[in-house]
Amino acid sequence: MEIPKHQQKLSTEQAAILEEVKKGTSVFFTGSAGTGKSFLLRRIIKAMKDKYGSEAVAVTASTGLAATHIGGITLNSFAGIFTSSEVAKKPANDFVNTRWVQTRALVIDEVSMIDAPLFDKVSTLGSTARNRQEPFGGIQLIVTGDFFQLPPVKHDQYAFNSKAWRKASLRSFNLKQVFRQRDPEFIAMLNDIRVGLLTDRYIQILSDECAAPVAYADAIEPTHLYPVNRQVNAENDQRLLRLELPEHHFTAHDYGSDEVLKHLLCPKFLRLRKGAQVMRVKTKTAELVNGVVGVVVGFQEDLSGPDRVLPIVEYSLMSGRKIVETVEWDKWERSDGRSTASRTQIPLCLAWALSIHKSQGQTIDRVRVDLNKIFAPGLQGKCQTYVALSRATCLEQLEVLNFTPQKVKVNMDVVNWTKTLERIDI
Ligand SMILES: Nc1ncnc2c1ncn2[C@@H]1O[C@H](COP(=O)(O)OP(=O)(O)OP(=O)(O)O)[C@@H](O)[C@H]1O
Repeated sequence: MEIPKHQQKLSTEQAAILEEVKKGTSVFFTGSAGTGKSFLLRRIIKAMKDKYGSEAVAVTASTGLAATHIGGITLNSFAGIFTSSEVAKKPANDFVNTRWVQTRALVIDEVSMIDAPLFDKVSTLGSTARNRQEPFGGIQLIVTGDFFQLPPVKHDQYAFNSKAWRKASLRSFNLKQVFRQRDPEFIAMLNDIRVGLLTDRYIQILSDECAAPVAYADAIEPTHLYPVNRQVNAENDQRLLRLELPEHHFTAHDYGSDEVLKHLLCPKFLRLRKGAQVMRVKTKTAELVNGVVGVVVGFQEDLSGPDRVLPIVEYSLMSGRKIVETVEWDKWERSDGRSTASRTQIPLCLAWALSIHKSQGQTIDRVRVDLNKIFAPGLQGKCQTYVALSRATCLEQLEVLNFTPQKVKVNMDVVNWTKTLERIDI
């Protein structure tokens, strides 16, 4: 039986970082995919809230999706930056200002996607609001992410190149122990691909051994990871239509601005049929976590609900255990500092396919990665191969399509900066 996540122990290196944070040190901790950055971050957030009180701990991430994984908001929203062109030097309104003053610890997750101008801008706003010269107005910073994963959306101006980063003197830690994968050969291959190293053996694994479809005994197919959203939507729509069974529609009850809600993985309109492959998009219990994949096995009458039925889903956990759940309506609340918005919806999305972008941060049990369009215009192609491959837990559960050695690329800015990074390896 799988140990529930909240009962799993921190490793020695994770525990050492937690202790440092508890002392009040500003830290940056990194590590390759699956080293437990998010796992540790959740424990740090809890410890910080116990220490300072919930109101004094600002939990933020670079993107709305990353923020939903840790129950936070985007860094922009926290800082009160509402348009990309905004050059404000002081907080937008009293609410944002008060929040800056109340905050004692600021958590920033998935920092690789934050660009240097934004990092500087937020720091300046913090200094102004708190009337202190130090970066971010002297707040304790807890920053995490992996710069070898997705870069800033707009351009390659990484946060580590910002003035605020240099001045903040973050104590840097590098997590080494990988938890997501167990096979030492797979771990070594991922660690090398992360920094752009490709051997003949890796090429053989990715182009030959992983070219075969993943074998499985139950009804849960590998989730297909694509670089382009259009590919994802097309596959999910086609697969749903192929199920020649009645369709049920679930329309979200939204309150507030669409802009605030657009990052939720949970769709505004959800179409389901019996047999649909779905992903739970909100954690409910230690086992029914955000990201667990299952199949709709039926619908239960619910005369009191707006759609008069509720989906019944059978999930297959990594331990091999199956859980059947009648999925009930759930609610998300989001605030961008100016307004609050909420969505009430069935916490599921179709999951035959997912974008590589949305898969960042997830562990996916069975994966089929299609690298065909990773360099499509507008995509941050260089690190997509690493992000996609590192979602898998083992080579046996990974199928790779369209691999060529040219698909492994790395940003030299990150390689060079990493060499200069003074960090404590525990
Ligand atoms: N100390 C631990 N004990 C047991 N399992 C752990 C531990 N730390 C992390 N894990 C597990 O390892 C997996 C990967 O962890 P997590 O998602 O936190 O890694 P990550 O570094 O944030 O990865 P990514 O960079 O891909 O987002 C998760 O299933 C998590 O529960």
